[in-house]
Amino acid sequence: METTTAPTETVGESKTLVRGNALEKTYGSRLPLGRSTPVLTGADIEVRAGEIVGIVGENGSGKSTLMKILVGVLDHDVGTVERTGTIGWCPQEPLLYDRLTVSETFRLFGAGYGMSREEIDAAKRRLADELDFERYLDYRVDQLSGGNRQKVNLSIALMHDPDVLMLDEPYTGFDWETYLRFWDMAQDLADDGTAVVMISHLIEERSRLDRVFEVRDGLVHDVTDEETVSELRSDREGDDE
Ligand SMILES: Nc1ncnc2c1ncn2[C@@H]1O[C@H](COP(=O)(O)OP(=O)(O)OP(=O)(O)O)[C@@H](O)[C@H]1O
Repeated sequence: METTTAPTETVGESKTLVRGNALEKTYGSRLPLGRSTPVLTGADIEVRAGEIVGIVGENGSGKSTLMKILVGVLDHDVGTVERTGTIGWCPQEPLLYDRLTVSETFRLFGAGYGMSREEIDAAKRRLADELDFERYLDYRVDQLSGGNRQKVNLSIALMHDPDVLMLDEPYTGFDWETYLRFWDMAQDLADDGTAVVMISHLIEERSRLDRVFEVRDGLVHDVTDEETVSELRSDREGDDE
């Protein structure tokens, strides 16, 4: 396993910010009696500044595993990961502390990011306004609804203006207005040069994504030029007959 933070090269106009090469991951591979699950068997992916990248694939195909490896919260067995700049990660299940209020949550994570008190307060005000949760700032996390908890989860990934945003189904539980606002934010960030990587199950989102990768059979396939992933899947099923 190898990970570097060395700057990677520029591809065309856009700089590559994250690259995973020949990534392999088997869960339970180090347990003598455990059932091992090979998930990635040689996956390659690169993410460039200013693009919105979708990661799609069937349930259990390895999307979250790939994202965790790219973020750096999960070790891979084989391959390399190169990262440039800061990363914000919004995990599928909110990783928040139930007993902290929303404001305390911002302070805790902001301190972890090395932000000043003023920067934390400014980020909190901006995100609470954009995602519409100002009235819950003094609520404890365990008193929030699922949708509001997810808004805080997303905000923690965004608050330090990272160069790369890794989002694992970030809008679960969002109402329609918030969902649309989320997409406006993602587009604005990409326009400003942030790389946005998003695990998505929604075919309707296809038009919002600059590139689409499908995790399938342990590999990452660039399906950007396919009309929809469902079309791709029905083609494959046709091939199998
Ligand atoms: N901590 C773990 N220990 C053992 N196996 C795991 C672990 N995490 C995930 N797996 C297995 O790895 C495979 C891929 O899981 P992963 O969560 O990456 O899939 P996914 O594509 O994100 O799925 P979904 O669309 O359902 O969120 C699954 O078979 C899963 O059961």
